[in-house]
Amino acid sequence: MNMMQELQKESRMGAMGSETHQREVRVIDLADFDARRAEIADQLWDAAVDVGFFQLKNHGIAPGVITQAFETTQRFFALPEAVKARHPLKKQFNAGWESRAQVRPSTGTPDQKESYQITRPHMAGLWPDDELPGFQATMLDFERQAWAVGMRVLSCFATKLGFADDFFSIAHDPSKPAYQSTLRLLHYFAIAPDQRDRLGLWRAGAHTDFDCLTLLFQRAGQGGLQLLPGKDMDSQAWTPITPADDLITCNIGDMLMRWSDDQLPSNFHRVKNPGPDEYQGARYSLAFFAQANRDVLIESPSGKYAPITAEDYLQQRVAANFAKY
Ligand SMILES: O=C(O)CCC(=O)C(=O)O
Ligand SMILES: [Fe+2]
Repeated sequence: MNMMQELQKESRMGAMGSETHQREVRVIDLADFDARRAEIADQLWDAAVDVGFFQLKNHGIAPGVITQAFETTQRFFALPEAVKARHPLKKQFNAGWESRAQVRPSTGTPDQKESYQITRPHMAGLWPDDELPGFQATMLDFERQAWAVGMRVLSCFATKLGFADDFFSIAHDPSKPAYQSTLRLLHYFAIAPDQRDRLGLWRAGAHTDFDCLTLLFQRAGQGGLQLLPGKDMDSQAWTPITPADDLITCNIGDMLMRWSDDQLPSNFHRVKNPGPDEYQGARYSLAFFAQANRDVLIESPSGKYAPITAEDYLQQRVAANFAKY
């Protein structure tokens, strides 16, 4: 399968479909990680292979740190448009702010959201230091903590795949200029009363993630995320995820799917607009995307996929989503 087939797959996923509660999104307990590593690795692997989405509890990031990251995110998005526009998305680096600019190949309509991407080596000129002192330090600390949790999970997958335990932390080494993992702050707009029945718009259209692993932080009461495992894509039956403050929702991305010869499947997911009886307010989320460093070659062990650098892989996927920037 080549790149275009991944995009073609995505372009077929724009329909509303139906809802099912039949799939189990497992919660994996990371408490006492070092002592329980083998058991945790088995649980992560089973959850990833079955449904491809799972949630983490006792992941080690303090609740206060997560709350502060969300509050800081909300303060950023509350800045005037003109201020945020001084820090525009640099598409080639996946860094900076965009609004209503991401058009998913699945829907062809812009996601009803704004987002701000933090990709460590490429933030010159993109920090709102004058407007929000402390923003940079708070978000970089959060990014580092999310990275650490992500690397723990990936180290378990490395073991199961027969790679060295530190294979993925070397591939995602944050001290290298080629680092391209991204922390994404997301704000889905509150729905204005006259927009309530507007069909055909999505907060985030159906997609798979481009990365190895995504760590998604959500807030209780701000639902809308739905998932559909790739193997069930023809069913068009989506499973809602109930957000909780203390859980990190994880999904496998396309890079890891290639690296595992499809053993670890990436999954479709999307964020639907609230229905008429649901909470119509704004929704905030934080997503950490573990994306292998630019110079790392993604090789599928059996040769099923042609080798490609993580830089080329990401660029092709980003380009298919952002025409405007
Ligand atoms: O905000 C969410 O819940 C999901 C975001 C997402 O899937 C993405 O940005 O890739
Ligand atoms: Fe996603």
